Amino acid sequence: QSSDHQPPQKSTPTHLVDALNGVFGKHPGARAVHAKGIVLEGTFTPSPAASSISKASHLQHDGVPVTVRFSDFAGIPSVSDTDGLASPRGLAIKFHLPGGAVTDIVAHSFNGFPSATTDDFRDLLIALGQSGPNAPKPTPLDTYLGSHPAAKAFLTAPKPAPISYGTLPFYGVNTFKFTNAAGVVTYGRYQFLPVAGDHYLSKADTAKQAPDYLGKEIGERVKHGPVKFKMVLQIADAGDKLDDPSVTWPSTRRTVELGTLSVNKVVADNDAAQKQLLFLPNALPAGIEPADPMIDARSAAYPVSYGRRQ
Ligand code: HEM
Repeated sequence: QSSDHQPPQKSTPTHLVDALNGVFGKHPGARAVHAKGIVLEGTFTPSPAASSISKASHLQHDGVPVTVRFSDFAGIPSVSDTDGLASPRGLAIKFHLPGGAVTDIVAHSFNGFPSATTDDFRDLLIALGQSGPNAPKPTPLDTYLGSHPAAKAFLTAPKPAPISYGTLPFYGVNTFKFTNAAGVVTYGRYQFLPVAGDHYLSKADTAKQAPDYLGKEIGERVKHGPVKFKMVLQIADAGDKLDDPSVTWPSTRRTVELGTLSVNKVVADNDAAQKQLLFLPNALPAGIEPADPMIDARSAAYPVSYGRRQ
């Protein structure tokens, strides 16, 4: 594995949230991105192999309560689930640890990220915000994409609408460092693989769906039994860059199953739950640490958005 030193980050958490507002507009009470979502509850059960990866407490004991939020991508609370801006979808998980502590994972449904670094991501957001339908050609976005192939690949990749939030894989994208009780270190990226399999809608069937079909669908689905995901760790190979989420690791990398996430029930007062929830990618117990500086940068920006939506 390699972790070359990046230049110090220039963009502040406020810059980043302002840049997101520049793309999606300001919507009082809403998240700056992933504004539309639904909160559910469930449990996480670690696999026997999980303790060989990390000593983190939620990876040792059965029946960890979790709060989960599924979301559409855009920072637009009224976005239709059928709109292109609804992808990638989000999966945020809060594990409730013994003694009242929590740890979070914030993942999305694309195995990659448009930008190598936080500053690159802000540049992309600014270019997007300046490239509306009336912008002269070439737009700032055209120029940006010309020199950033990973961003172009991310924006142009097909992202079909899923049948369900429960038939879509999610990816943690940023790399974490895991340490087990014997001090053995593993670097890896999370994947959440739906036990029901990956299932998408055709374009024609997507167009027939109601704007809120995903929230209604998951509410119905959990009434018939838990919606399950295998939580898997994709392990870095020697030479894999740990601090560049724009580079997707090959699917041939070794994986270890860390456990099963079971989503059971929609939370009753969903608006209140969504407002109160703040997920932080660097809220971590002993045994897990960030291996990519974007993780701390994200965790500084999310509270700025949280503060603005209260
Ligand atoms: C520098 C890079 C990033 C920045 C600046 C950023 C910024 C933000 C902000 C400001 C929020 C709203 C937080 C709130 O109001 O609670 C948010 C939410 C979210 N972000 Fe990011 N993000 C970044 C990278 C990522 C990556 C790599 C992923 C996927 C792996 C991701 C997935 C999500 C999801 C799923 C949510 C919704 C969380 C929820 O349900 O509350 N973000 N992001």
